[in-house]
Amino acid sequence: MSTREFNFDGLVGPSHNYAGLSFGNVASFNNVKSASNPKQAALQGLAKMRALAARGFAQGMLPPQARPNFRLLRSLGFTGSDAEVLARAYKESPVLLASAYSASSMWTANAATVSPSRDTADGKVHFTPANLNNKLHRSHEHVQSGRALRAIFHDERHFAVHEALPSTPAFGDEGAANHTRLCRDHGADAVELFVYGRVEFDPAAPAPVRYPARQTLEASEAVARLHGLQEARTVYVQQNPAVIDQGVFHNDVIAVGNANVLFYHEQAFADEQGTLLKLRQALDGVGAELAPIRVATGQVAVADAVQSYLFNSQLLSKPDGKMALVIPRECEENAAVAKYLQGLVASGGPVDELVHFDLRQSMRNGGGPACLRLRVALTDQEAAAMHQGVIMTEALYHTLVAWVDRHYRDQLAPQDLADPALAIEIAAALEELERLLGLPGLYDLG
Ligand SMILES: N=C(N)NCCC[C@H](NC(=O)CCC(=O)O)C(=O)O
Repeated sequence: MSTREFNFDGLVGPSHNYAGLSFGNVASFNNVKSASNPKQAALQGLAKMRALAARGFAQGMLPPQARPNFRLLRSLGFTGSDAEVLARAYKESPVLLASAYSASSMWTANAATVSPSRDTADGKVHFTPANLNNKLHRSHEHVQSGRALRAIFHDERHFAVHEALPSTPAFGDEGAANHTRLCRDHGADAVELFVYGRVEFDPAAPAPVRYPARQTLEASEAVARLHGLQEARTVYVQQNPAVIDQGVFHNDVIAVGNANVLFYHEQAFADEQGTLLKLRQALDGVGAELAPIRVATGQVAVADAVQSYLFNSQLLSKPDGKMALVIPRECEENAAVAKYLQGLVASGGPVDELVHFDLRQSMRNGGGPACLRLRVALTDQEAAAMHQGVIMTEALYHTLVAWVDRHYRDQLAPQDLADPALAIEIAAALEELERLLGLPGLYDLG
């Protein structure tokens, strides 16, 4: 039985906008209150999904969430008709309105942590939706993320979708953005690597001082327990607090792994040598050998990595055994990064191809190629058991492009969030999307 890694990209929702909601995420802060183009954002994301599917990579999509979240607004004391709720929220607290309107669920690397069936005690694929409790605008995603995952991975013989961890600082969980699976190949025994930013119950543990560490060790350990992972095949390491303070708000902004390759910046981890040693030992236990690709500060400075999103790339295994690196355009525009990448593909190492995409709309909110996708390794049997309507095909691509063209605006400025027509347009779009994807009841629109 073969196993393939599916990448489930988030379809960008119709309310994509720049609200500067993510303190510690440099791009989000820099682009605050500029006008966005939701239509272009969705089409850029779809173009990536289509191109990778056409290349033969297993590609799925996760639908956007219903926005604005009226339940959130009403729970914060905004009352009356929907139009009144929007008007009052805009007048009294535009930031709360933007939080209820955020399309941030597009970054599906933060939707959940996923452990393939090969790794888990009960032989099921386990998902834990991330509580994302560090940011208000993301803290309400997990309800619909869980609902969507349960709709797609509905067969309980194969899949287990947990509740998110308790939404309290001790269990700050950002999902797969801080999680990597290392192995010989996707179907083989593997080591799951969890990278945390701080430790709640150890005041002596290092922590960043300027920007928040979103992921805790306690959350990572809880996810590993829920998934029934083996201790010897689970590695926890700390992210370097100094890089969090330079804008590396998730580990996937400074490192990415695939199969036995770990592509990382020398400053990524609090203890680089300790991290490599732990990984080597654990991988030895599953008959695999770590192949690190280390990028030195002299080659690419942390600031260039943050600006270009070099490490927020997707490393994809090709049938010939080599790997392609899926990068955003910004990598080609940054001189140091472009030079590094030329050397990387010429080096004779595992990466022999660069595939670049224009993802500027998402990038301006700090979301690159790897943020936009959730990896789910599935056996053929599991792949057949999931809902098939979200697998990217040429037909689905064209259906979704036409749907985006029908429903999305090509400009959204901060004041547009107060327009009651926008909420009505989005509700109509999502009602149609449920039908197009064959997922009735996907949204709790009541
Ligand atoms: N690295 C990964 N895996 N994901 C990137 C998430 C970007 C997201 N940006 C935002 O939420 C900005 C929204 C705004 O400001 O409007 C975040 O900071 O959580």
